[in-house]
Amino acid sequence: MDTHVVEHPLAAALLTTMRDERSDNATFRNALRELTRMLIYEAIRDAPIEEFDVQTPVAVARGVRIATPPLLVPVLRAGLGMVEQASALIPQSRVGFVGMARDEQTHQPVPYMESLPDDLAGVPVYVLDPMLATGGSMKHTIELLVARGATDVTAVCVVAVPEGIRALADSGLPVRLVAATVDDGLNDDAFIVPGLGDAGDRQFGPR
Ligand SMILES: O=P(O)(O)OC[C@H]1O[C@H](OP(=O)(O)OP(=O)(O)O)[C@H](O)[C@@H]1O
Ligand SMILES: O=c1cc[nH]c(=O)[nH]1
Ligand SMILES: [Mg+2]
Repeated sequence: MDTHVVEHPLAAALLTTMRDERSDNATFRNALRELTRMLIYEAIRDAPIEEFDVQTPVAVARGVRIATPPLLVPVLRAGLGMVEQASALIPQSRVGFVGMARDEQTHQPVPYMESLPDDLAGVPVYVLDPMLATGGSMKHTIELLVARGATDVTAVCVVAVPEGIRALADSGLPVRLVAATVDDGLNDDAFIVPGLGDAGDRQFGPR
């Protein structure tokens, strides 16, 4: 699977703020918003563009736009903190929603919400979720997208681990990954080490 880790000192500094247990909910959300801009910059770097003429106050210039704006899919709750900045950067993008929460014992995703366009043939999709742990939540989300015809999915995450990357690669699903870091691995509770804790709780408080 194509995996791109964003190497940039500003991204690393924002990630540090998110990792720091002293960062309160608002500080964590702000850092996630800013870091999302950098992840999206990288995710869309090689997207096909189309050119068109634009009239400046002086002359005609060649302009560009993204040929096929992606569908953005935040995975609730934690992915909600990424969607505002992603859609600000790509204003033509549409937004779909998937909600799921891991079962604390089994670590399996339990879906509770789904609001997606019926037909995703030819539409690039960016799934927004800060955490790729076991990969179960991301796999379930991508399966929903593929069932609607998606063939070009980008997982946009802050923290990934080798276990989750392997799960996505082994799934054979049409996905690439853009992340800010690949951490060491999972602990016995399937939390990422060193990670940043529960990305939903750290934005919005405990469920
Ligand atoms: O790779 P996995 O092992 O599936 O874990 C990752 C999932 O866990 C977190 O969500 P959580 O279930 O905590 O829900 P929340 O966003 O509501 O807190 C995170 O935002 C991912 O969706
Ligand atoms: O470390 C983890 C693992 C899954 N979900 C989180 O929010 N954090
Ligand atoms: Mg959570």
